[in-house]
Amino acid sequence: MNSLLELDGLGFAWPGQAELLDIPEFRLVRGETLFLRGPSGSGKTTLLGLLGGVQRASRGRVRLLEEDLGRLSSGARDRFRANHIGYIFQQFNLLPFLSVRENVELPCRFSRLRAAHACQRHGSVEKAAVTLLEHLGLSAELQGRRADSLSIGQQQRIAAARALIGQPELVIADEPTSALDADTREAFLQLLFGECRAAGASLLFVSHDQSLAPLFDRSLSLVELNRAHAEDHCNIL
Ligand SMILES: Nc1ncnc2c1ncn2[C@@H]1O[C@H](COP(=O)(O)OP(=O)(O)OP(=O)(O)O)[C@@H](O)[C@H]1O
Repeated sequence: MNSLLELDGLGFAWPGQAELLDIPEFRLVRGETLFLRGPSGSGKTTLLGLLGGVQRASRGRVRLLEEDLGRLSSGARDRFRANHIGYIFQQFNLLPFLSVRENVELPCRFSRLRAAHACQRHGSVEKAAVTLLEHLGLSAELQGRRADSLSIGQQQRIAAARALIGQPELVIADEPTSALDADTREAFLQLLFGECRAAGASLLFVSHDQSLAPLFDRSLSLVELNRAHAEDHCNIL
């Protein structure tokens, strides 16, 4: 099996707190869409931070694209993350004073590799942003507007385009649909799946909304994956 991401014997505790995560093994295959569910406070966002090397594991190993993140310096981890992971955050984290298109181009300012991929495929970073935004249903008129002048659903699609530009191998989405109604959520996911497929990216999508799970290749429960505090989590299940 062609793994993109591998966790082995991962342990993590926030300073002064009991161990939050104890994950013996986890694999994400290249091109796969995975739904990871878990109740509030179960450690989903913390896990995503570990996968991208924002936090360091207390023990065990996180390997992305066969690189052991724990062995990289913090600067090298930041570069590696910028090159290989696209993020869609719950609150989208768009820069309000930039235009829609400038927001989408941002990752290519932090990653030469992603800028090079965008240029190879589309001729320029700007054309890559325009193409992605068009695929996600954002017209040329909207692309020039300030990001904060758009609706929540539109901002979510901008955040998706920003995560996808320059073809990162992994797209991580942290509850990006919680503000949307059910129909809009599903339409957004279908767009996201299509763009991930076109770019060959794997998608790790985290949410507590279990109704979305059947849309993904695979669905996992963090509570089942995680051996830490198993007795506490059993009460929630
Ligand atoms: N920066 C931090 N410093 C200390 N403790 C933290 C920090 N971030 C999270 N925690 C703790 O880790 C636990 C898990 O939090 P986390 O945000 O990972 O859960 P979650 O499953 O993403 O929750 P939600 O669905 O509500 O976003 C919580 O008890 C929280 O208080």
